[in-house]
Amino acid sequence: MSNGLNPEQQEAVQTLKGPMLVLAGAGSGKTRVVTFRIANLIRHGIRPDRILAVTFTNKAAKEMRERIGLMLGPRRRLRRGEQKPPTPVIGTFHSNCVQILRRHAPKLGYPTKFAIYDRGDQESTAREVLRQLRVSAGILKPGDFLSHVSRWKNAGVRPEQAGELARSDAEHMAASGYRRYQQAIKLAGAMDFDDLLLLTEQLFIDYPEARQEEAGRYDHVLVDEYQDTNQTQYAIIQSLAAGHRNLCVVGDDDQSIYGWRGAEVQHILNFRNDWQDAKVVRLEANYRSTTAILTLANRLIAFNKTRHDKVLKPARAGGAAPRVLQFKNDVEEARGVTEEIQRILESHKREARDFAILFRTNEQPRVFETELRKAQVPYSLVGSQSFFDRKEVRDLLSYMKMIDNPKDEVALLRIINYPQRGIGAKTVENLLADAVANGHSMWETMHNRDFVSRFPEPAKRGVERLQSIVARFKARHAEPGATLADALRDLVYNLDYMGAIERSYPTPEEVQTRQASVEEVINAVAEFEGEAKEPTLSGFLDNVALAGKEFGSPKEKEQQRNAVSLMTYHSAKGLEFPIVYMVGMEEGILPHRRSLAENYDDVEEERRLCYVGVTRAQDELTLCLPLQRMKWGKPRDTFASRFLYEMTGQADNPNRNRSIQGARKEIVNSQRAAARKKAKGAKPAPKRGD
Ligand SMILES: Nc1ncnc2c1ncn2[C@@H]1O[C@H](COP(=O)(O)OP(=O)(O)OP(=O)(O)O)[C@@H](O)[C@H]1O
Ligand SMILES: [Mg+2]
Repeated sequence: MSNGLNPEQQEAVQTLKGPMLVLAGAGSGKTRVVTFRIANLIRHGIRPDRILAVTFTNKAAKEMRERIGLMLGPRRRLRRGEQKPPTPVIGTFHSNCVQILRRHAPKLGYPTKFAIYDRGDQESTAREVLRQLRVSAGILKPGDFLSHVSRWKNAGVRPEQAGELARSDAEHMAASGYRRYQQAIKLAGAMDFDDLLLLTEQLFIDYPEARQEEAGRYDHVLVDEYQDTNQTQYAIIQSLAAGHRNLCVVGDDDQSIYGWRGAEVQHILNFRNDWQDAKVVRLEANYRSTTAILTLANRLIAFNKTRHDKVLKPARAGGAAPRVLQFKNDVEEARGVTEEIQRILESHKREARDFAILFRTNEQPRVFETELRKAQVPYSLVGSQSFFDRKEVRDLLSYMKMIDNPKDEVALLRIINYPQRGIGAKTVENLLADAVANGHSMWETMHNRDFVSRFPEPAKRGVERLQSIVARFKARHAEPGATLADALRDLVYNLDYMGAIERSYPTPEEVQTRQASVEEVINAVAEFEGEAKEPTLSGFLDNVALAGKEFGSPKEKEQQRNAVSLMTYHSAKGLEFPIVYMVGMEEGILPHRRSLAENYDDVEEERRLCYVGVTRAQDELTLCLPLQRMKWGKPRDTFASRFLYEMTGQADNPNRNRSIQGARKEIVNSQRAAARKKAKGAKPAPKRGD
């Protein structure tokens, strides 16, 4: 073994041409192969910017970029006027599609500066569409409506076809809403996340010359987490790689966890059919986890019937036996885990960043947040939208969005009268009605002097005021030497936004926190400008939209650098942590109740999720089971997850189905027995409620 690669990895890294598949289990170094291979290609003279790598998250992309940077040696400081040296293009499917669509959007009837709608924007649009159709939230919630739409989009179902496929009343309603929704966002010059992929696919089908142009940018394409590509992503990759055929994909069929979103594990299993001369590399050694942890992982995944048989062989011997801890209820679970982390932190043997608490549903982290905050343990809730949920952040982004793309009605409506400028609800209604009647955007309508002159005086002044604020932002931004952050700072000043905050909130503390958020937005812009190749307003907004849940202010990012990670199994994919807690190991949570209601395949996907969780752990793994959980304000008994029995080798336990209470004791007893046998003198774990 040289330079930290085993012979199979070496082979994959040193293959410089042709199609290749690396199919291997968790922690076997697949991502490492992708990273090393990119560095190796560059060392062999391939121009960095002719290499495209697709990762599953922005975080993974960032890590890969940093790793490659380190491997290729320190960057020289640029001389004045010197261009940044080319770097490989590393990003998610979505960020790649944005780049492509920015170059070709007009072909598809969208403005070059199309907006990207995040979840909040989508929900506003959905609410409006459902309101127009007079569908109450009792019949179809905006969130459920969007799920239907997303499912149709991912299955390639167009609005006109959706009606035929609809079965229930709610689906019929969603189908008619789908068409309006699509019209509304297109009119707003916006795309949602699904559109980014679908429109790229469509572009490639309808415009072969655009496809050629885009494919011609690269000589090498590499894809990580290939098992989770859906039909559209698959088609995009085929288009980009068909010419040069230098396509390297890596993945693990046992970690396919996006079936619910249309991912098809068949793409990885059939890779050889599409690329017949593909080299296939298998990696078997797991470098991440201890033997004890891998034993659990191997036992668990063997219960899945539809899979390719493979076993992870530990490269790291021994390790502490994973524990199963039971707690009286979910609050005690959060408290127990927090106390244990706090104790370990106080011993200075580990740092906060060494810990991850993994969960299945978005309701679970709330109690953990409360406990961690109380204990003053730094944590970061990965995937939470906390930064965006703040009103101030959304407001300022809306200003930037409507300046960038004046058609973006969701953004315009949000700030049209905030801070207050005399544009009341009636005026907004008139503007909207006229815009719809004349097929104009609202912003265009606001520039129709005849129309606006009929408004009452305060409204007229308000409209003019907003126009001049936008004009001043643009002028300021266009000044030589002025940064985007400068323009934004001026905007905040011209809006008297800080004053508006003072007038809106009663306590000084609240005013202060909210004003601090404003500063954080400006800081985020400044940080972006320092890092980006092309620090434009559109670029910043793309970055925000794509980073989505991962986006934070510089201050938050700093805090998160050394914090306990709280995250779902879905967002933990590809990551690793020395100490992992999997919490809420109960039926209905993992496996999730939705998967139990439907069919068998879904339980297999839940098992893969559990497998992803187990294989994140490097040194220590703890599985937690609260014996009760609050539901609708009442404590309810839980049932231990079937996966607990499977992992601990008790799947055939006769008590398991007869008495859940007995089964629980089994787990506790077997764990106690193991603890007694080991009796290593380590402090006993907090055990409550047994
Ligand atoms: N040959 C090797 N020698 C030493 N350590 C290695 C080797 N290969 C990989 N590792 C380490 O093992 C860990 C897992 O590697 P990596 O994340 O690339 O695995 P993976 O197959 O991508 O996992 P996952 O399926 O979870 O995405 C990392 O810490 C990596 O640095
Ligand atoms: Mg990986």
